[in-house]
Amino acid sequence: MEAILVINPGSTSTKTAVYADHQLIAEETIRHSVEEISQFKDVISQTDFRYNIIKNFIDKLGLAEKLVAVVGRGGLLKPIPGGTYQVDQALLKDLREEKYNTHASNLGAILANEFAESLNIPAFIVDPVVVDEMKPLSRISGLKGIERRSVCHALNQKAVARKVAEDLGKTYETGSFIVAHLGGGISLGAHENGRMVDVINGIDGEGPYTPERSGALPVLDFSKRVIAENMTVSDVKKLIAGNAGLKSYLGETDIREIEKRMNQGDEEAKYYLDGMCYQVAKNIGELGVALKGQVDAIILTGGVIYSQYVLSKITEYTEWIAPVKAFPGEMEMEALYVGALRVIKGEEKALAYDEVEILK
Ligand SMILES: Nc1ncnc2c1ncn2[C@@H]1O[C@H](COP(=O)(O)OP(=O)(O)O)[C@@H](O)[C@H]1O
Ligand SMILES: CCCC(=O)OP(=O)(O)O
Repeated sequence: MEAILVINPGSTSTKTAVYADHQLIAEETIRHSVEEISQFKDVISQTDFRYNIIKNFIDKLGLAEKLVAVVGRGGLLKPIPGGTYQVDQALLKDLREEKYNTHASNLGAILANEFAESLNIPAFIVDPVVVDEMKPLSRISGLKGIERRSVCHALNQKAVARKVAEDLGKTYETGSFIVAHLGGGISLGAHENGRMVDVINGIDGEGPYTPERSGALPVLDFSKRVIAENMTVSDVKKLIAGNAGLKSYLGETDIREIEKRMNQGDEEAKYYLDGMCYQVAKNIGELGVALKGQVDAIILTGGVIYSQYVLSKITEYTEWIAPVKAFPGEMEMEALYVGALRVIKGEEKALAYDEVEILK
């Protein structure tokens, strides 16, 4: 048996799986509460905590000697084309220094490397959150010197769009889709003929608010607050991606808990959950315009879409644009496995981070 270990650190969860011979052998999702994550001063400090979760999972399975590769979710790197990348020193350096911002996915390559080194096997990442296929017009921000960039759940957005295209008897390369991924972070993509031509960035302060992020804010009021509170860039990052959104309004990032409160008559819980759905829907509308209304399907995915309430709210606002397809959870684990397997089988050569550049 030639097994591959798959590691997927998210803002509110750690997902681990082992695949072999195109089959899922075992999978585990550990969800992290607000209290658990708040113990750590930053993402890098969570390395040992997440390492131990994965180590326990592997030890329980007793399959370590069968592993031939480790693949992790790819984090915030320079803008790069999609594909499978070898985890090398150049890539690890940018992640450890948080050169392109901080997020739990930065730990994907770092943890994959730790396990791979101890087992003397290769480590990879696949379609990281910085896959950038935006067209030139989408990059303009509105202020000279600041450019929009693509940061999204690229791996899952592409995997579910490909699946929905197949279900509709089309191909991803000839279809047109709006994908909204709702996890701890929320990102949206306009996928046209196999390319993410515009993206609502899930971490830098664009788009809807999320369980733990602010999304877009009124710039002037936010600037006043940053100045009044003497915030550093690091403080700003932690506030807008980690301590904002539903967490700031309700002290909670778990949609299941928020729904429970709402069902017990908590009007505030309902108000802010509805607000998030409303903002996601408005952003779907924006991408509908980017695609000039030619949309084969709106795809709603991510952990939050397990909520029938959220799904029906967003559907209510957007189904006039195109049919809405729900894909609760994600296909990230399988997509990571398949990406690593292509390289292990010699069907594809792993890309080197230092050698790639995006076409603008
Ligand atoms: N069954 C469920 N019903 C409603 N919300 C859920 C459910 N399962 C997970 N979620 C929510 O999904 C979000 C996490 O999304 P997910 O994509 O799994 O993780 P992450 O953002 O950590 O990668 C959390 O807000 C969580 O409360
Ligand atoms: C946009 C970056 C990816 C992201 O937000 O992932 P999580 O939902 O796992 O935090």
